[in-house]
Amino acid sequence: MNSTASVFLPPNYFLLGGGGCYGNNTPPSTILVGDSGVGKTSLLVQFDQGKFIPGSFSATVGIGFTNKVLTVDELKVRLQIWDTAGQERFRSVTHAYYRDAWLTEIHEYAQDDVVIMLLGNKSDMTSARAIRREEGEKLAREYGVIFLETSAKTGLNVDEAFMTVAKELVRCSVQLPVEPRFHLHDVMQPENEPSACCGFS
Ligand SMILES: Nc1nc2c(ncn2[C@@H]2O[C@H](COP(=O)(O)OP(=O)(O)OP(=O)(O)O)[C@@H](O)[C@H]2O)c(=O)[nH]1
Repeated sequence: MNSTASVFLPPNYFLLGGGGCYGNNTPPSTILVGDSGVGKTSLLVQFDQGKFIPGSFSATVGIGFTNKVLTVDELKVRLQIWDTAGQERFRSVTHAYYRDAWLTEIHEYAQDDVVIMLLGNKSDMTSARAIRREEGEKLAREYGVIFLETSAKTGLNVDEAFMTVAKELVRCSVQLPVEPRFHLHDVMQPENEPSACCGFS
């Protein structure tokens, strides 16, 4: 597999990754990574606020985050969700957080407490569909990740995507040995985290 930044993803596909089990010192984090305009912010807004503002494309500047409390198996768990800018000009900022070979390295070093999903967004745009669901599923199998088609517009599978991540992180907190090997959170907070870094579209 190539390094992530240049991993080929079909139009409107992006990655939702979560890492760090509950119960450890560092709270779990989730991150949205993908090209500009694929709908990362819209998906997060739909999940967080239950709304979609049609045609409002305001590119994310750098990186921002949202906290969301979810109920998983009657447990209330907090998910910190990072939304990264897809535009090339912000690459240096976003890569400082999740690093270049993200997908590859996560698989290599952090299989146990990381969950990665491939999301095929804008599934409501049926007439402009660029890739069949079966092809998306095949791609996800090749990468060894979970696949869902989503729509930030209709809300299709939006809750399911984040719930899947949260459930996996709750599950791994039960299964993992005391010392996990890796936290996404660790690579997403540089030493001198600038408070003004975090734009949000
Ligand atoms: N029809 C449809 N349009 C969508 C969907 N998700 C996002 N859009 C539209 O796609 C455009 C880009 O969405 P954004 O959420 O801003 O994209 P982004 O991936 O966050 O872009 P960057 O911030 O530049 O990385 C906007 O005009 C959205 O309204 C969807 O599921 N269906």
